Amino acid sequence: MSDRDSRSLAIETRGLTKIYGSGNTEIVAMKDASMKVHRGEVVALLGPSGSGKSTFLTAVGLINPPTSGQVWIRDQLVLEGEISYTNLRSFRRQHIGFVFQKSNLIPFLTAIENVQIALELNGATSRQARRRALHLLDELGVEDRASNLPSMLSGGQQQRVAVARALANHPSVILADEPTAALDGHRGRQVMELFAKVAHEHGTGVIVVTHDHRALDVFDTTYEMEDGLMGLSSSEATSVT
Ligand SMILES: Nc1ncnc2c1ncn2[C@@H]1O[C@H](COP(=O)(O)OP(=O)(O)OP(=O)(O)O)[C@@H](O)[C@H]1O
Repeated sequence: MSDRDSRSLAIETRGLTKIYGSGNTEIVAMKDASMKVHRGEVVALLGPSGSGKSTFLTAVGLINPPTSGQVWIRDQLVLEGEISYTNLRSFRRQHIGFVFQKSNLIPFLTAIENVQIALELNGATSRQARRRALHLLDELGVEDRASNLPSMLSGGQQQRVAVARALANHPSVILADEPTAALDGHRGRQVMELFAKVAHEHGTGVIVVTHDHRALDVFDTTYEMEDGLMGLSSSEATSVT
């Protein structure tokens, strides 16, 4: 058994298929997509526009259930087709952190308040939340921006706060959809490196959907989607065999 196999799984999908519409308008957006992400592993998901990446990410994120197939998070079967085995909303809040293309920070809350609110919604007292939020902002190198509104932060700083918010509740999984699309190459790379650091240090499984091929060396594993089909990227497949 390789090192990779012996680590416990953060996420596993088995045979995810998503069909939109029916009859003449039927679109098979994702077909039999299977992926394993171990704790501490950071995975890139590449693919051309319309290949099914968002469909996959929203299924794993328990936002848009698949038509068939299973989503496992930390050894727990959470979704099987449209059947859910848990309260998805609270499970999502506890186990999954999201980072989007734009940071989606709440514009009228400061950086620290944006992180705190995720903690308070999950039951932390305001004091506990403030302490953890400060710790995370410090870890992500934006502690000095804690009392700034998002509009006063650069794009890269906003994404750092968004990563802090995603990490707030110790999620098993972080899902990021084109998190560097609005950043230049250098800042984009820094954010990708941050995901790798976070995955390795927190034992979180991270999936990053990206079109950005410049920072692929940062990832442990790279998958590609095309026409709804997913597989290890050709260079990975070669190195595995
Ligand atoms: N709600 C929907 N209803 C019908 N078809 C949809 C819906 N959402 C996505 N699709 C179709 O499913 C396919 C996959 O779309 P998806 O958004 O998952 O691709 P993507 O790889 O994320 O694309 P992009 O990189 O442009 O975001 C596309 O053909 C798209 O038109």
